[in-house]
Amino acid sequence: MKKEYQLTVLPGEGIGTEVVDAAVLVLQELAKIYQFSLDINYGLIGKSAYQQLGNYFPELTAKLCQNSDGILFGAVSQGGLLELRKRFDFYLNVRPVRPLLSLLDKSSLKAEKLIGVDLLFVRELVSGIYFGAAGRGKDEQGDYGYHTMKYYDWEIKRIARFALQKAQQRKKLLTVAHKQNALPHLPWSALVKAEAHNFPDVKIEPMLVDTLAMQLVINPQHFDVILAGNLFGDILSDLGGALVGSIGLLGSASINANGFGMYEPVHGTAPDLAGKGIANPLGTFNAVGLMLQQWGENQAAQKLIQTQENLLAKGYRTADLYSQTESEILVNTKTFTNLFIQEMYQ
Ligand SMILES: NC(=O)c1ccc[n+]([C@@H]2O[C@H](COP(=O)([O-])OP(=O)(O)OC[C@H]3O[C@@H](n4cnc5c(N)ncnc54)[C@H](O)[C@@H]3O)[C@@H](O)[C@H]2O)c1
Ligand SMILES: CC(C)[C@H](C(=O)O)[C@@H](O)C(=O)O
Ligand SMILES: [Mg+2]
Repeated sequence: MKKEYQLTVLPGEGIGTEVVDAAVLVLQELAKIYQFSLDINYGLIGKSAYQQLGNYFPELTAKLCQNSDGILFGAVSQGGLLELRKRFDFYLNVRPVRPLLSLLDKSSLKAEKLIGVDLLFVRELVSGIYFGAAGRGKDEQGDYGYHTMKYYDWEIKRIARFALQKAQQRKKLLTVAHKQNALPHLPWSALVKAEAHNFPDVKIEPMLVDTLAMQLVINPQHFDVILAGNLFGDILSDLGGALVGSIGLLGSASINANGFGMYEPVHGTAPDLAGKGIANPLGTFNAVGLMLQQWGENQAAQKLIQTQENLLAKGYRTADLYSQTESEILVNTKTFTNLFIQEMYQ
């Protein structure tokens, strides 16, 4: 029987709308090739939602999401995103980082440091300092502001179990980002170890987050799965963008305990590019790939990975990856997307 998926699309703003338009075209083509059908509904979030409905994350949008099999999200500059993540308890955030062979020269690192790099950032997404008690106040020393980083042990343990499972399916190394020298009441490594009894073959490597940032640049080949809290995971995963050559390449999946998820590029609205039609859509294609995997459409997901390798090998580049060499052909988002679709049929 032909499968039908209900998809909620929230383009947001800035280049979010441009890369999501491109990704929907590719997804519709994949649906034809792999014979599944899509019922796509668009919703408002962020600035446009505020302008039209007076709320950054309107209830209408929440209902649309709730009745779907997945959410494809672009980017917003302010408001809406954290509420959306919290509303559906999307606590598991995965951000894979794998340099592509044709783009080894685009990295900030030498190619020999990148061969074989295959990282999976697992980021806690609905707690920590993003959601702790916060505010502004005034006392005898002056005006002040505060955001507090609070984690329940169970919040750390539930993401730890997921990260352990992922590591077990991969190279069996789990690096745990922590900052216990300054934040001793958040014992990430001890809590992860407490969950490790079912994963005896996984090596747990606790690492202070500042050292980890340095080691990711010095020796990225060392790492496999990297577990981090909300704030540290945000910062470290952008570093992943520098490793592969552009933040525009990375996709991200945020999943809840029921397997329901939202899928988005790691980058933001890129105000410097917005409206020019030149953004790299591959991060959003990769987000779609993560959605297809979650839906069990593994052949379609594989097609996305293979097609980008093939197209990049032919020299096609969006501006973020173009270095004016003879072997490269500069194309805008629309042309890149059309070529991508043609390449899927090769
Ligand atoms: N998930 C999200 O919605 C999300 C994520 C990150 C940032 N933001 C928001 O986006 C706004 C801009 O933030 P920023 O500039 O720090 O980060 P950004 O990710 O938007 O851009 C950082 C740099 O990367 C480049 N870049 C990003 N995506 C690209 C793509 N697809 N192709 C080519 N180049 C790309 C941009 O041109 C810019 O130079 C802020 O308001 C921020 O809050 C939103
Ligand atoms: C826009 C911002 C709040 C968001 C985050 O920090 O989670 C973004 O940087 C991300 O990486 O998804
Ligand atoms: Mg970020």
